Amino acid sequence: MEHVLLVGDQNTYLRRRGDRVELQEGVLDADDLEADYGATVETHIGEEFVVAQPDLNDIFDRLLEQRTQTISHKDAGYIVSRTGIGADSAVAEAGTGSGFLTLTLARSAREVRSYEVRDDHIASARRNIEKVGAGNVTVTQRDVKEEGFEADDNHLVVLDMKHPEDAVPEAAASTRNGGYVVCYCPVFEQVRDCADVFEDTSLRHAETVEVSRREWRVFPARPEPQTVPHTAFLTFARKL
Ligand SMILES: C[S@@+](CC[C@H](N)C(=O)[O-])C[C@H]1O[C@@H](n2cnc3c(N)ncnc32)[C@H](O)[C@@H]1O
Repeated sequence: MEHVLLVGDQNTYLRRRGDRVELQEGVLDADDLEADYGATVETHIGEEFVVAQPDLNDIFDRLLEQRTQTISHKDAGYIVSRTGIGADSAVAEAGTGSGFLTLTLARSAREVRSYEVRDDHIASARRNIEKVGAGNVTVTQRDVKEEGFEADDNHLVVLDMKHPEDAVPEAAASTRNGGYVVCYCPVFEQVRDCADVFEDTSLRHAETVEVSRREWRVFPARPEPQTVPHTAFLTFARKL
């Protein structure tokens, strides 16, 4: 299902190609929604929109279901860059949640094996994955604390779930030598709990970071006051 971004002066919309759409600024015909990227189209009352190609973030923000807390761009981006995963990497994660991290990882890795305990979250994440058309993702229902991860060749295993420390031994067993386990910990006590468990496994603590992001207004130059101060601590451990 292909979508286009309609960028106007006031509003931006994500709509399916070939549909007739009624916007706040008037009606666009199905032909308008077939226009090439970069074209300008006009609603029946003369409001102009540029037809643009949507990226993954446009789809995240405007099309996907968010049933759970989802990982922020700053944290997902750091996980990808810090662990150096690439087109030859297999990665695993628990839990799937809404599939936001899943889809970010799917853009960077060869294969994403995602595990989730709740069937309503699985159904929602699968709808999201289908909408994006990510063909390199599998979502499996499983409590990873009990059943672990299936493979032992992952370059990266991410734990974004309640009590990640309980799944650290299973994550360690599923990671290949030189690979990473990352625990997403909203509170610092969880970092300590995870680091305690690293000691009993083949994982070595690499770093714990809090990624901060401050947005700035350009005219006049000043930081935006509503910048989110804290999401989580990211604890990286390496299998050595
Ligand atoms: C905060 S959400 C993950 C959000 C996800 N990273 C995203 O960006 O959309 C946490 C998920 O972990 C799942 N979960 C909790 N314990 C689990 C377990 N033992 N095994 C698998 N999934 C689990 C929950 O059901 C929930 O969907």
